[in-house]
Amino acid sequence: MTLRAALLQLCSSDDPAANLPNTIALLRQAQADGAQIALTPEVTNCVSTSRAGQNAVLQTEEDDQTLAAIRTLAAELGLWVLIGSLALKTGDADGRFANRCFLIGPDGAITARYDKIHMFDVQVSETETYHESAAFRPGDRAVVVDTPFARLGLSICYDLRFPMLYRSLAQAGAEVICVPAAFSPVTGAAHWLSLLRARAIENGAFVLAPAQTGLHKARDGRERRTHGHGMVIAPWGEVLLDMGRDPGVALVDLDLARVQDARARVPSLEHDRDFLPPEVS
Ligand SMILES: O=C(O)CNC(=O)[C@H](CS)NC(=O)CCC(=O)C(=O)O
Repeated sequence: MTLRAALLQLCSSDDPAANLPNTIALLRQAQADGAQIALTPEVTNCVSTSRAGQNAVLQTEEDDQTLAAIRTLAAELGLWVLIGSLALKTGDADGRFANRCFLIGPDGAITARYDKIHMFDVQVSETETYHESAAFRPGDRAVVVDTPFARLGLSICYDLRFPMLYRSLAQAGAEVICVPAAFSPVTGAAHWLSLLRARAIENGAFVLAPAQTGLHKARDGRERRTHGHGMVIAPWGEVLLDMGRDPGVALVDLDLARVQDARARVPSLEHDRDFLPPEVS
């Protein structure tokens, strides 16, 4: 079975209302080009540089206009849409947001939700520090979801560095793994492609990784850059798509039989064994 998937590469600002028309236009283009599913990057609605900026514009899941508009559009187009993530208010006492991925069915229904588990609290360089857990509360539940074409495994961005999450998705039957991202330029150049290929190869799964790209200007005048290079990797490790640095939409045809082929050639998923923790000697 062949699946035609579209990746959206975005340069989202910190104003969800300003970002939405472009996202809608690219989703329409994806469907016009024959896509059955379209995937958007992490924080599709808002790439922000400050919690104050987020507080001013973010909504709860119930009130979020990006989610409502994409659900309506998915139903109109009969298109599956993976919203890589939305930054959403939660009503938690500490005021932290959720970094939440949604799979929207072709009837507009929310088919699955996933909250990013691993928070990017990292000093990337002398001048570049991220403290995601100050603004976002982590999730604690891995998610796979069945569609008519494949079982999907959900993850977000920094999760990519935790191979045991992907092992659990693959062992739960995931054949296509989604890694929507807003990778930093420094770590993107050094690690992004290698980590994506490793996750595909070690699990014999397609990896679909739509990305934020470019220079994101915030209303407070601050800026943030992301790596771009939305990617699709085949289960044997080949790069099927690299979107480079420009925003836009790209399509790829996935031959889903390649999952079984890769896993038959190297059945490492069947060779997992329980073992004791390391003995220090
Ligand atoms: O803050 C937001 O608006 C949404 N969250 C993100 O963009 C997060 C935290 S700053 N980015 C990453 O996880 C990049 C991971 C990365 O670059 C790596 O693993 O090297």
